[in-house]
Amino acid sequence: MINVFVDSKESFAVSGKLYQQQTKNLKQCKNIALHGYCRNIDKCEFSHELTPQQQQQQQNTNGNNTSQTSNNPIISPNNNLTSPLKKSPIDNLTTSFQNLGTNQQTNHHWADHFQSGIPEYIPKQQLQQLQQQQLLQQQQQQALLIQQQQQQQNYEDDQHIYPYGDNSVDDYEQHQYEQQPQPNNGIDPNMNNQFQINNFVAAQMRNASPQSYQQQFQPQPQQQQPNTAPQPSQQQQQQQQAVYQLQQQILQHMKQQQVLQQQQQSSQPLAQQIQNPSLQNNNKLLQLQLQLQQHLQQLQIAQQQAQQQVQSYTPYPSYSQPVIRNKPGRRNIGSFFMSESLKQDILNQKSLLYLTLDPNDPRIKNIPPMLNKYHSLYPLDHDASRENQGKMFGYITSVYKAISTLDGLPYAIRRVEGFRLSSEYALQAAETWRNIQHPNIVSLKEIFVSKEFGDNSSLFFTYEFFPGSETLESKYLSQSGSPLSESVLWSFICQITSALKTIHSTGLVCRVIHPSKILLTGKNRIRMNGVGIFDVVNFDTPRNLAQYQHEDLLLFGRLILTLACRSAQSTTTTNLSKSIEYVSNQYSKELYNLIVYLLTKPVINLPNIDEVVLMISGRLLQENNYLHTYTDDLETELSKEYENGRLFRLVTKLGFINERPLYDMDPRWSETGDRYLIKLFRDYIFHQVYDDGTPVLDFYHVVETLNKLDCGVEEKILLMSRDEQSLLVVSYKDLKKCIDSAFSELVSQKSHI
Ligand SMILES: Nc1ncnc2c1ncn2[C@@H]1O[C@H](COP(=O)(O)OP(=O)(O)OP(=O)(O)O)[C@@H](O)[C@H]1O
Repeated sequence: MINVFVDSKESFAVSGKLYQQQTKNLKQCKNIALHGYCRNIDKCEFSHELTPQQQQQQQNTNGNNTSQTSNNPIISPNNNLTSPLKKSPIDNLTTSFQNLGTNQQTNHHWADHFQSGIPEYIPKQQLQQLQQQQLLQQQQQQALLIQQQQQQQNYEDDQHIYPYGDNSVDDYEQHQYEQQPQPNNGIDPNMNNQFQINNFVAAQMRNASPQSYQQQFQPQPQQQQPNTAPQPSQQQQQQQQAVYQLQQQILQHMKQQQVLQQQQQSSQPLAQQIQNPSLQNNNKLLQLQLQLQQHLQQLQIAQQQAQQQVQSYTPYPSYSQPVIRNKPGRRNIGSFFMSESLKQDILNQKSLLYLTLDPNDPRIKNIPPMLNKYHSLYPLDHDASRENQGKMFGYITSVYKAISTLDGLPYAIRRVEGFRLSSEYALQAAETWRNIQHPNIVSLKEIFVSKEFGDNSSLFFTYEFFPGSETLESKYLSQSGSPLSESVLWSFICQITSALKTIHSTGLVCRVIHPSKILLTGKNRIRMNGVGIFDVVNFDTPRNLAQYQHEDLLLFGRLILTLACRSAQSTTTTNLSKSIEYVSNQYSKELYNLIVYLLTKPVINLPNIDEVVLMISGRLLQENNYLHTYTDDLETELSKEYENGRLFRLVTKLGFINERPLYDMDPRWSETGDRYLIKLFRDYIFHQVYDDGTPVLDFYHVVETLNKLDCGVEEKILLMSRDEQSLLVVSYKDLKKCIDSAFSELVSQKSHI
């Protein structure tokens, strides 16, 4: 056998034998170079010595083995080394393999061709866990990146808001940022992890101290939302709950973080910091932040879906006018129906009328299923926390919508907690209120005592219910906005004056002239709420009627001032003069005079409501005009719907007659005799087509035809059968007769069973 030398060109030029003689012990066997050993070592005439480089290489790859083989230049295959594939115990259930760079076996030559590492057998379950871990890590890194970008953005924005050195947290934060170069994407590769986490947490603290953070994320009282807002679904409520809990946890961790950071020495070496509790707390905080973000996203999606559901609901068809080929000069389809805004108001109110609590709502456990003769109690207080429940009457009160078992109508029930009824007469004190019916007073229906809430001392007042109403306080004082226009203020004044005139004339006192007890039940329409409660709870207190009625006027004056200034603080002793000055600058002299009259301490006679009526008589006339105009508008809207109702009845009659499968044992009853005419007429109204075969969707044609039918006019029309074989000329008058007689037949239908 002739070995081929890879490193000698001349060797090809000479014969094998000569070459063997000349190079014996000089040239290295190519098997050594290629494989590291030679099988024919006994017979092979070439050198099996390793060059110094090969020895070094062998040493590097074989590690300790080299020492054993260094004396023996011939390296034989290591039979003890088996494939790593065989090394792992075979698990029948598992089939997955994966390259793991860290576990690569690099100490045997034959395996060197596995460039990317040796495929390692990994049990399936372990692999799944590993993949999950990797995925989680990736997600966390991404979230951290986003957080850091946001933090960076916030930081840059905040530079304008928070000047350097404003407070200690800012100082610390600023200092940190100054030390480090500002990264483009919010992540500085030079920053160590601890520093980035510190930045993140510090930015969180700067943007929101634990207190402000709490305020920011505490479930907001829904006070600012009108009742028309869609109610959260059960899923949304659970999400909100989860978000709230996470926020609480984050808050706790932030507080811990603050304490830990204070304890931590700034000169602490990094190695110690890695182990320190502050870092661990940071990691936990980050995890919580991530969870919170996810929950908030889910919540947002759920809210958007709910919003879409509410928006997409409409009982009327909403097709666009251009699709319908209306003849010119005809009424627009919208003009047949009530105005969109009025329709929407009514819809909102209807949807709130029978609102009930979800069985999974946490509030439900505090509410009895039945209260006296009322069921389906639904809390109306926007802030259910006890500390925020109203104490205007000297007791904690809460309001519920409930349905009466007697008439099935909804009512508003106010519970007065902790009041012990000392005398039956106390209830009679409010009896007069039940007889007062006034458009600006929420009428009191009944008063009762009940133990259904689990206490012995609750008193309940039932009132008329106004769906979608809100208090003047939540509308105008809980949120900022432009000042109320003078016309709106005068409208309110006229309405309250009218209510007070009725109340005082009946020998009663209102005492609830307060923004939180005046309900806005429609467009600028107000009603005094909670009347009669003071009469019962203060029954024992001796009362001077004239004095109390004068107090009503004082409260009235304060209310106007509060609304004019749009501030609940405008009537405090310190602000009063400034507020009046503001009114004199912003509003008319007339309004200023009225407020001053109501708030001024009387010198001789106590002012009374009749004088107020005289003072504002001009405005009362204006209000009267406005009300008449509004009534006219409503009547117009009503007449449209009356027309629609009339036509609806006619269409219903046609529906009863046409396509009736069986009448009087005759399956063709609705297809024969006079009924055939009605069927063709139905086609004439609804199923006409244009020349191109497209359907005629002319609403006006339907209305016009039905109106002529309802009147039974003499006008004749041409009816055609569907197969176009028969043509019939018939008058509306005859058609009307046919319909009436067919319907009478149905009405007089006898039972066949
Ligand atoms: N008769 C009613 N019809 C419809 N909603 C009502 C009625 N009475 C009260 N409400 C609603 O119940 C909610 C709570 O009424 P409440 O009089 O307790 O007002 P409040 O602002 O909570 O005052 P307080 O601070 O005294 O509790 C209000 O938002 C109001 O819209």
